[in-house]
Formats: sequence, C-alpha cells, structure tokens
Amino acid sequence: MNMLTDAAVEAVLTEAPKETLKMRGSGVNVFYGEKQALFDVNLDIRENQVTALIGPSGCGKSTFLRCLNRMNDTIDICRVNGEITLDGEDIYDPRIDVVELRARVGMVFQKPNPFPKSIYENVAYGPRIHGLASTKSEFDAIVETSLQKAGLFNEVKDRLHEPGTGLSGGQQQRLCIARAIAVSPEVILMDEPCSALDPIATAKVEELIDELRENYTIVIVTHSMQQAARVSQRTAMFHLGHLVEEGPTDKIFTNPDDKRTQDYITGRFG
Ligand SMILES: Nc1ncnc2c1ncn2[C@@H]1O[C@H](COP(=O)(O)OP(=O)(O)OP(=O)(O)O)[C@@H](O)[C@H]1O
Repeated sequence: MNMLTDAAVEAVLTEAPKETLKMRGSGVNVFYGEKQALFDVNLDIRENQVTALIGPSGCGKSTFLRCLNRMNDTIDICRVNGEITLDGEDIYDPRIDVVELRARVGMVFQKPNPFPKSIYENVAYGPRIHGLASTKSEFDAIVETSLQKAGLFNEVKDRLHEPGTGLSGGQQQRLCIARAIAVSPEVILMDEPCSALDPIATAKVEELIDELRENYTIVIVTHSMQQAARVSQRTAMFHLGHLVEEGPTDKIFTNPDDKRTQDYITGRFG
C-alpha cells in the first residue's frame, strides 16, 4: 500500500486552490520619447480575478494597462520593452495579429464612448468585423446575450434600434461593456470605468464587475480606494513608474509592506 508521510498529507491539505496566470508582465519598461514612464515592472494577472491598479496621478497605471492589449502601439512616441504574455504567449511577438489580440483582451474606457449608431449596432459591430456571426438570428442572439451579461438588456430591449448615445452615462458605460463582451474576450481592461458616473450608476457597474469575474479576467485602473477594495481580489500599487507592491487586496489595504502604499491609501499623498 502507498502510505503518505505526515508531511505529504499536511502539504496536500494546506495546498492553496490553483490559480492560473492569465497574463504576465516581466521587466516591462515604457518610454514616451525620451521620458521613461514605467521601470522594470513585473506583474502577474490571475485568471478570473479582478486586479486593481492604484497609485497617484501620473504613476503609470494607464500606461501599464494599455501595454496589456498593445493600445500603446497607437501612440507614435511610445516604446515598450520587456515581455508581456497572454496564456504564455508573447503578445509583442511580430507574428501576433493585434486586431485579434484586442478581441481577446478588450478595453473599456474612462468616458463611455458608444459609436454614433444604434444600441444594437454598437454590440453587433465587433462580432461582424471578427466574423463571429453570419445570420440575423445569430447576431440577435449575441446582442441579447451581451446586453444581458452587461446587465442592460431589460432597460433597452424595447429600443434596440435607437442611438446608443441617447442612453444615460451609466447605461452607456454598460453598453460599452456589452460591446467588449460581444467578441468573447478573455480579459477585460477597464480604465477608470466609473469616473464619469454618478454613485448609483457606479454601484451597478461595480456589481457587474463582480459578476463578470466568473467568466473573464479583469484589470481595472481606479483612483478610488473604496472601489479597489470593493471590486478587486488583487491590488497593484504604482508610484513614479515603479510597481511598489502587489498582493491580495485585503492585505494591501490593511497591512501593506511599503510605506508609500500606506501613505497613499491613508490619503497622505496622491
Ligand atoms: N501619450 C503620452 N505622451 C507622453 N507622455 C505620456 C503619454 N501618456 C502618458 N504619459 C506620461 O507617462 C506617465 C504615466 O502616465 P499614465 O497616464 O500612465 O499615469 P496614470 O497613473 O494612469 O495617471 P492618471 O491617474 O492621472 O490617469 C506620466 O508622466 C504621463 O505624463
């Protein structure tokens, strides 16, 4: 018979649940022209968790977020080096199709930015350009499911063919989330998604983020400590282009290792 030693039994019993790394940044440096905005950042993004990026204005949170789907490629003077992987694959490899990458790693911006088209078209647009559906009933199904997942369907089901821009700010942001979901991303990047929203709309988007975590990996930039504490499982603190520390959100907020984190979360700077 195969006997386990006490130590082996102990190891099995105390083993933490497996956490899969979805994305990994290693030695990431980013420059805008001569100016360096990120310095040797090493940060792992865990699957089906919400990772919050926090830190004072200008510390490089959005810059790091934009590295994760190569959005920085759109800024002429921006140069990125180091390695960023998605499921172990280098996303800066020249063979990577950036359009496909951005479907896998979607993005929701600070200001809701629906296209000047109908609610339906806002959601159907991505699936159309990526060839994810061909018949009207397939498109209808994607539009309905995406709006449902974004918690918006019931509010808009009777006006799907009216302009997306006619919705309230909070509804527009949920429409943008539906638009991101419609192409079946694996990761959703959110850059201060609630900063233009009132408290009620913010609460709805925060609830939604918590639900979305079941199916997606989420990285969110936020200025709100309360929001980071409410929605995230992991928090990464940036300061002057450096990653100061990263860890479980409750630890970062109650017992951070670094004095800069302590100062920031207690409102002493930033
Ligand atoms: N397009 C750009 N061109 C030149 N410099 C830029 C550009 N975008 C950002 N930077 C610079 O890079 C640094 C990091 O900016 P970034 O926007 O990533 O910070 P942030 O932490 O997201 O700030 P905030 O919280 O104010 O949005 C800043 O010094 C900023 O001025």
